[in-house]
Amino acid sequence: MSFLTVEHIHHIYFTKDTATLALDDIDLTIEKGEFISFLGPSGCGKTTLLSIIAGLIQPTEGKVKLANQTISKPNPLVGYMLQQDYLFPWKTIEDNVTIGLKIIGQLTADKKERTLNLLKEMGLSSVEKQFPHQLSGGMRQRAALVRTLSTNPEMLLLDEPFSALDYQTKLKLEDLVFQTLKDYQKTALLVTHDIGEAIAMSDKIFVFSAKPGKVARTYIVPGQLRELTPFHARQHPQFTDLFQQIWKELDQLETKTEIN
Ligand SMILES: Nc1ncnc2c1ncn2[C@@H]1O[C@H](COP(=O)(O)OP(=O)(O)OP(=O)(O)O)[C@@H](O)[C@H]1O
Repeated sequence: MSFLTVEHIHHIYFTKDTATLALDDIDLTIEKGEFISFLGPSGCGKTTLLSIIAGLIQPTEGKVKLANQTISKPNPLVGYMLQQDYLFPWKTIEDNVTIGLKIIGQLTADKKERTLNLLKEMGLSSVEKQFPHQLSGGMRQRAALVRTLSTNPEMLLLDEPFSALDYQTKLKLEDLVFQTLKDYQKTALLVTHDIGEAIAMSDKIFVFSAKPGKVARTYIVPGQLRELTPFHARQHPQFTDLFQQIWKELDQLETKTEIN
């Protein structure tokens, strides 16, 4: 039995005059501990699918099962980290990272200590009493990751969490997030436009095509790359081979979408 199963998902957005088929018959499975990426052009439905998996929106058709339970609302087993950090500007970093625990009534001394330790592991112990505007973008994203991990979800949904960062910070954060999620044996699902990021971080990549959003192809990342940190995976010859294959696939998909 897979950890996460997405079964026959169709999703249509209705407005007064239009109906947009955002997802067309998506079927996929994710195993516990896997790092998965959804890769594809803008508008292919990646965020819609992530929101369905998070239980934030109900699909028009189909179902998502997590640990064999159908998801119909946000589930504590799932944590969500977004492109923007959404830290509360009027709260200190310490209060920001513990707010999830507070909201669910689990801000015990133990859990608070665990969260503050995580902050330390992320190199943020000296900024506990500071406010988000006093931190760099990379530091804020690290704090957002601690907040997401504070409630100890089994699975993390990462919606372009590195896309607003400069290149060097992004590479460093990719390594940190990758290592932290491996150490804590979390299952992760990353949405990205960046082919290199998907290859460097994932075990498996689902490439989406647009109009309507579909899984066009699934790539298993070679074992040699998966043993390396994202930074080192980027230097490996197999990285370049896979990058070129996926680049060609996306190029063909784009041409097909333009013709349609
Ligand atoms: N709330 C909404 N109402 C109507 N249409 C929507 C809504 N949200 C998304 N769509 C449409 O659904 C399709 C999929 O959008 P979605 O945001 O899931 O794609 P995406 O792959 O995540 O794009 P991006 O990479 O740009 O974030 C697009 O055609 C989009 O215009």
